[in-house]
Amino acid sequence: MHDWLIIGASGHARSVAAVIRGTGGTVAAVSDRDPGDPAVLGAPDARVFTDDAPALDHAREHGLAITVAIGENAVRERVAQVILATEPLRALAHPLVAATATVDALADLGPLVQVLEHAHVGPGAVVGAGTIVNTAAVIEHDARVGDWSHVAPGAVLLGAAAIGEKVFLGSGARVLPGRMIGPGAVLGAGTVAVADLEGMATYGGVPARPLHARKVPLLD
Ligand SMILES: CC(=O)SCCNC(=O)CCNC(=O)[C@H](O)C(C)(C)COP(=O)(O)OP(=O)(O)OC[C@H]1O[C@@H](n2cnc3c(N)ncnc32)[C@H](O)[C@@H]1OP(=O)(O)O
Repeated sequence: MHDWLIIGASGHARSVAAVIRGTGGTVAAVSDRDPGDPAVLGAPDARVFTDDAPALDHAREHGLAITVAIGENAVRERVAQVILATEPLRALAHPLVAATATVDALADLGPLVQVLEHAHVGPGAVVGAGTIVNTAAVIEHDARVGDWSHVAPGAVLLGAAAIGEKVFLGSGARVLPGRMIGPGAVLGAGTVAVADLEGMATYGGVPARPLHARKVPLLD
């Protein structure tokens, strides 16, 4: 249980704030260029910042745990690198684990990881820095998730599957056991990866095939 600074105040921040409240913690501060009313985060008394630098100073002064609630992988990484590069801040970059999530004692979560409600991370799984394991997502035993990825609600990495850094696994997507997905890949909602897939491309369907998607995945 901690008092937290949330960086970002969009829809994902609402889920993150709910996770914090569910653990008995408090949202003590929020930082966003357009923060809105912190009451929508269930935290009407939170200190509000419109610039991350003073917000991070505030976190350091008050010993607040820090989490970055930005869904877009590349943007989340950019913001978070400042935290991880500064030793006193890095110490505050705790993983955030929902009260209803299960994270096995033999799993390894990097700094700034978020594991949302009803998600599961199994034994031997490794989840890299800043990754979002969203609501009811499953990272099975011995699976590996690269830094700054996003495993969307209900997506599943089966046993010993692996995804590279900044991968987006859309809602309900599945990666079959032992399969590997390259960095920067986007798997659309409901996609099933039955074979290894190269990075920096968008896939959809069952089995997964490249899509002619408008959005080009961004690695940085
Ligand atoms: C808490 C939260 O809400 S977290 C948010 C979680 N969000 C998600 O899971 C959303 C995942 N996003 C998707 O599935 C998107 O459709 C993407 C990223 C795969 C593609 O998005 P866009 O680049 O906008 O592609 P667009 O909608 O133009 O579709 C391109 C083509 O791919 C097809 N397509 C789009 N999504 C999928 C999909 N999931 N599976 C199969 N085909 C798809 C479209 O039908 C279209 O086909 P066409 O060229 O034959 O007409």
